[in-house]
Amino acid sequence: MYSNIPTIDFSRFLDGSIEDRQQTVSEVDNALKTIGFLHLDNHGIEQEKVDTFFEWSKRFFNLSEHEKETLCPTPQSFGQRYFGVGKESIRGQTCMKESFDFRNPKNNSFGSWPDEKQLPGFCDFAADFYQACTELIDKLLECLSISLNLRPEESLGQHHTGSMFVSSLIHYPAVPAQLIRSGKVVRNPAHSDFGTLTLLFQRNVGGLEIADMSSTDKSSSTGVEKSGKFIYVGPKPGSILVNVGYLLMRWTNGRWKNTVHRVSEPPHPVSNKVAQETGDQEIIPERYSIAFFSFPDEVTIVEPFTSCCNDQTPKRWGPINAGQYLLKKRADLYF
Ligand SMILES: O=C(O)CCC(=O)C(=O)O
Ligand SMILES: [Fe+2]
Repeated sequence: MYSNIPTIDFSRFLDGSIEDRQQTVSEVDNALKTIGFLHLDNHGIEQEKVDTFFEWSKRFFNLSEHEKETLCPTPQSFGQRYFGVGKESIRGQTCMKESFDFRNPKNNSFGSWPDEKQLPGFCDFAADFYQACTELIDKLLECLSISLNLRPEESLGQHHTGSMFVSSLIHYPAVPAQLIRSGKVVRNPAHSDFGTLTLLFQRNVGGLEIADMSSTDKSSSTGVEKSGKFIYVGPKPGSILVNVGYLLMRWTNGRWKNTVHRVSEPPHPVSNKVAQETGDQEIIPERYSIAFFSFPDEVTIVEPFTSCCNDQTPKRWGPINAGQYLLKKRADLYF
């Protein structure tokens, strides 16, 4: 089943009239209320930049294992890091992916980058891409703050200087379809994101699926994975997929959905070149994606906005410290 995720033309917020802006604000609100995901068109990040960064990503993952393994976690608990294929195991399933999480490349205290001799220009390009995503997040937060009727001192932008933003280059190697179908391995297991907003860039090969949260009474990733229906969200050229993280759901007192999603088999696994080399089995081709996770600054206390609480929807959560929450989630996921 294919998704019906709304597409928002964001140029109407960036450059439109007051009416256009207001209309966009309400379309965004609607999408986040009903699905928690939207496709963003005309967002201001040139397609050429995205394509070039995907090329960099390919070159990065083509480095030797040894070279990549040296980009291991720094002693800092929120530093940048490389994760090799099969290094994560979630709910008993091995994750067939490798990823490189990086923080603001302009700040060199966050961790290592590949040697400039190996990938000259990679760090500079990553900085450029990171900056473009940061600017887009700022605009989206402005749009969301209008939608929530926030007072200037409460506005989401006030809590997002970018100090905790992380981008992740992700590579899913080609894998025999049978391995995924048997449940022995998984590309990216059912989960929901934990920050504010995620920007997701998909390329060519699909496989992303989002849960239809109305198909189950469960809300945990495990529960939804067992009993929910998942809907395929193919790559949409030129669009960025935007979704709501846990902290934003909590800030909005549940108004915006923190929807469970996963990466599984695309609808048309192909018996491609790799299949000819490995025998005749069905192979799921390799897949690349890039995520940009926005998080509130470490000291932020996240508590439902009063504009999201009323007699019918009383406050559902107390205050939570964003920095502590994120560290705990990272620890649960990776160690
Ligand atoms: O690779 C993808 O398309 C999804 C990645 C994702 O959901 C995540 O890293 O949180
Ligand atoms: Fe995710």
